[in-house]
Amino acid sequence: MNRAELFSQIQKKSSFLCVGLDPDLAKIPSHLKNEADPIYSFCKQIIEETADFAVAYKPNIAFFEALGPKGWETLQKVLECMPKDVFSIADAKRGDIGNTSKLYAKAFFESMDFDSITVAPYMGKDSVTPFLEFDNKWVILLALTSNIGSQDFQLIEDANGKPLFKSVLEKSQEWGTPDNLMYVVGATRGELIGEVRKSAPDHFFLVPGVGAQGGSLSEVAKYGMNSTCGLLVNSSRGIIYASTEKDFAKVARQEAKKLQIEMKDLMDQYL
Ligand SMILES: O=C(O)c1cc(=O)[nH]c(=O)n1[C@@H]1O[C@H](COP(=O)(O)O)[C@@H](O)[C@H]1O
Repeated sequence: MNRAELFSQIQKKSSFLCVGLDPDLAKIPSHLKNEADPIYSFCKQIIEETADFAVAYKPNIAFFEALGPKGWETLQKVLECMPKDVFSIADAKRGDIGNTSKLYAKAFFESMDFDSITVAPYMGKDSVTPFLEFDNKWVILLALTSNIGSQDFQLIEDANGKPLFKSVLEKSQEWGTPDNLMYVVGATRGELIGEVRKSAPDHFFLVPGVGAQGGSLSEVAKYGMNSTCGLLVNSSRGIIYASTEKDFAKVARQEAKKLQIEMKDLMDQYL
């Protein structure tokens, strides 16, 4: 999916919601556990019920890898049951020396047909660029993450007072463009999202951290929205585990709808 198509989906659905698929066998409703593939059944129902309100889905690969070889088959089935007009994100946080990154890219862009993958910038140019060599595929580079540990490295300032996350933003714009590179920016970072926006005015941001981690959607929009929205805001647990009973998918739908309504208001205000 290219940038114009993504923006068109955002306009069509009046939504910039990404539903995070972090399916944990210990947390899914117990009635699903007798099914042949409980995680698939869980994700499929979540996708079916939220598709009216979501423009993207982000399976977190850890939750599938943890299931062993079968988890990869489940991931593939989950990817295939997503509607064709949504943006798919493999949240794999990969990145290694060049020839290894190339194979990670093939795994997620060719063996599986994800639109995008999350990538860690720490190993630099040759670890990131192999992911950028695929048509209509995207790298989503970790810039300023939502977790507490983000301050350990990302906020460290160089001799000129520039924090490391800004160097990541500046340097990586030599490798990719707003048409194949997005950034992860945590919703818990409030005003700092505005700093990231200054360094990357045209790029899309994947913004996790609303819902369970307490980030504010209105602050994200206030500081992060650009003229083509420029935001995909993720909520995982706040949607998929809003109910752990038989009505889980319907309740997930309600939660997704609540976020979409809020997003529509914010788009009306800032777009
Ligand atoms: O890359 C990510 O998606 C990510 C980056 C980040 O800074 N913070 C973050 O929470 N995430 C992911 O986003 C999801 C957030 O889940 P919830 O907190 O349940 O909404 C998880 O899959 C995290 O791995």
